Amino acid sequence: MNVQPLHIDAAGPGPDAAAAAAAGPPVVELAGVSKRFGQRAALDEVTLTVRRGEVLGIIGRSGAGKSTLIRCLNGLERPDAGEVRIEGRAISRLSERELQPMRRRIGMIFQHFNLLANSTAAENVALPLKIAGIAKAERMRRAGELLDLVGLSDRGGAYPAQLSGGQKQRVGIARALAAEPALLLSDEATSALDPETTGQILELLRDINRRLGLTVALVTHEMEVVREIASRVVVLENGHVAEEGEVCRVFADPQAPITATLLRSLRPELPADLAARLTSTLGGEAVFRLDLVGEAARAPLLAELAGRFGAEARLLHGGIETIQGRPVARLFVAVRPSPAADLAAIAAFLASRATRSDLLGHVSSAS
Ligand SMILES: Nc1ncnc2c1ncn2[C@@H]1O[C@H](COP(=O)(O)OP(=O)(O)OP(=O)(O)O)[C@@H](O)[C@H]1O
Repeated sequence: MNVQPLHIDAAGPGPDAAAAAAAGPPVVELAGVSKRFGQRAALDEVTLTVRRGEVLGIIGRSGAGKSTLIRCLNGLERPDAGEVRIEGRAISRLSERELQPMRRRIGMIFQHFNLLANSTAAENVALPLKIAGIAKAERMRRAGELLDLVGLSDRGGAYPAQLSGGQKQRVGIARALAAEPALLLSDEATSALDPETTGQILELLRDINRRLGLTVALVTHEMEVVREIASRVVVLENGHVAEEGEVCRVFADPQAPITATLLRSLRPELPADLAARLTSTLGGEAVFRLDLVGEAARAPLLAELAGRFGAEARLLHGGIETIQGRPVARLFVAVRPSPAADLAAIAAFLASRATRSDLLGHVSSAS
């Protein structure tokens, strides 16, 4: 294996370069990949592409086929039909021996870190280099560089039991990067970590993605993880791709029912006491649920309702989140039309501004 020093820009190319890299050549291509276990189709004609520099999130219910998909990518599972290509090379029919060099192009991080307990952090990181036959002095030098990259330069001599969960995952990431992979696979890598440590690990992965242009495919049940670092998302349901697209688009405006269900945890709900008082009888205040994306999320909507329609409008509940740098507002708004105003006109105005606008009902007073 040809071991080059890590070349890292001091400032890094930044998000624009990352976006440009996302339009790079395919690192992974799946074409009509199917895999059955008995009667069960774990994967059903899955076709997708992951391009260089992209971070792809893979989500789905338990049993949807996420792990099978990951195992097909690293050659641990052979599809019954279809083709898997890594950097343009079809791997589905390679022998175990032919698969070895290809597997070195793929780094993997795990929920429970999978570190060797009796080896130091530096030895764990150096392990893939040892397997590749790199001399000890060189592999330990490189392990030091990698530990530096993940912010653990002073912990190389520590054993896993002496490290926190976040530090163990940093070692796992450094080890996965040791062979300079073309693709980093992450299988629930933050699921065993507390929210603060999860944030730090995601920041590290984002940083590595930007600085090294590394391509990442990550499986997670944590929708926040996808929102934080993925550029694209694939939603699996019963082994097939139910929806895929830019994270911003899919999270702001999910098309498949399964996507809306999975993302429900991110969506604010109308407070229960208010929901219980909603009726279909006109009068009082009309309660709207609105999803607003981009410019519309920042517009002075309530003031506009007052100015255009003479309506009294109040924010009941909700908030603004940032997805891939774009604001997405999910709001519940109460509108009391002035006597002259037409509620239908207000509803049409809101629909023209919102990605999604629902008139939920009416309350005599929403407060
Ligand atoms: N080796 C196997 N033998 C038999 N059935 C399997 C095997 N591996 C997976 N399956 C089945 O294939 C389907 C998809 O499983 P998979 O583990 O890929 O789903 P998943 O989305 O990763 O689920 P989870 O989120 O629970 O890990 C499930 O019905 C599972 O029971």
